[in-house]
Amino acid sequence: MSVSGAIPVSSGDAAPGIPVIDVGPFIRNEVGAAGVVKAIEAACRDTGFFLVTGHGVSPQATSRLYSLARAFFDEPQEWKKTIGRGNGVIGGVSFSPIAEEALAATLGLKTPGDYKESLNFGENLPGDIWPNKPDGLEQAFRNYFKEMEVLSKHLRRIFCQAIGLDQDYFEPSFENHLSALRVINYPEQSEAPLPGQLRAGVHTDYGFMTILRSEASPGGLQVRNRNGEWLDAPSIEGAYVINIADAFMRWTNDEWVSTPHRVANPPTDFKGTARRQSIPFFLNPSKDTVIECLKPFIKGGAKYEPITYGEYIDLKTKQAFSKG
Ligand SMILES: O=C(O)CCC(=O)C(=O)O
Ligand SMILES: [Fe+2]
Repeated sequence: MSVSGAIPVSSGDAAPGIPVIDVGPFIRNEVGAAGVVKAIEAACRDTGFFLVTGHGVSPQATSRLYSLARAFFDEPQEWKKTIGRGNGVIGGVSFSPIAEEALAATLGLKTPGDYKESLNFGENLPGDIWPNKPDGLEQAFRNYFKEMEVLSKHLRRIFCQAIGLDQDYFEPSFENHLSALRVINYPEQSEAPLPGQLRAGVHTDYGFMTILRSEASPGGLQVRNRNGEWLDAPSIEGAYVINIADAFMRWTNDEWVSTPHRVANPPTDFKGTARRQSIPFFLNPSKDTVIECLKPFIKGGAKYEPITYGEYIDLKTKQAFSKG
């Protein structure tokens, strides 16, 4: 609910620069919609991170995915590892075991693998056949994916209004979008992590934007601001954390920022449960989408050549693996 005309923002206690924004007035086309657009534009130019409430995402779809994924992670490792990287089933699933991925490698840093495991799905991405347990897992992924498509469309429209583009400017780019939905389990750390090992190493996200359902726990998401300080991202029940990713930063001629972030380990002296589960939805355009400086950002000249999203991802992957 917003007070008419007021900018629906509260800065939150934990992190100046990561505002909490009620997008309800924009979605319902009410008084206050312009304030939502202004607040989001300011956050995207500042840290590239903000939280949204009033988003309309079904709490049932979220909690169902959360609990079925948790039941999957509770199964034995040997069985989980049989759910492979994929045999090319479009819309299949893939499991990534603990320490398989080191996100900091994408910034050219050498670290041990991240202390996490994950389950991954995309409607247009290849995976493996779905396991037969827990019952309803595939449907829960598909339902939540749909919820994310709806919210991301509202957010794209907010971006268009902020930038001065037609409200459906980006829609053709999302017809066969390569978005990925991931549930991550950060287990208890009963043994100390290796030197340099984090729950998730420092990185930026590659695509357009990320919508994250996070869980408050010791050892959570941290965001590096322009001064190089690490801010704890606030975790608010029912709110989603949104961040701008690299391809969109390039689209805006670097005016909107894709900011480095990481997931910290729980403090070593922490007693009690520090297990954490998060659900990022990585919104990516289709492979053939051309990323070319948007007109309103050209002013003094475009910094980058046009490139398709497919080529851009190949380039990023090469850069990440040639530095390390
Ligand atoms: O789990 C989180 O809070 C964030 C994870 C993340 O940044 C990522 O997987 O790209
Ligand atoms: Fe990330």
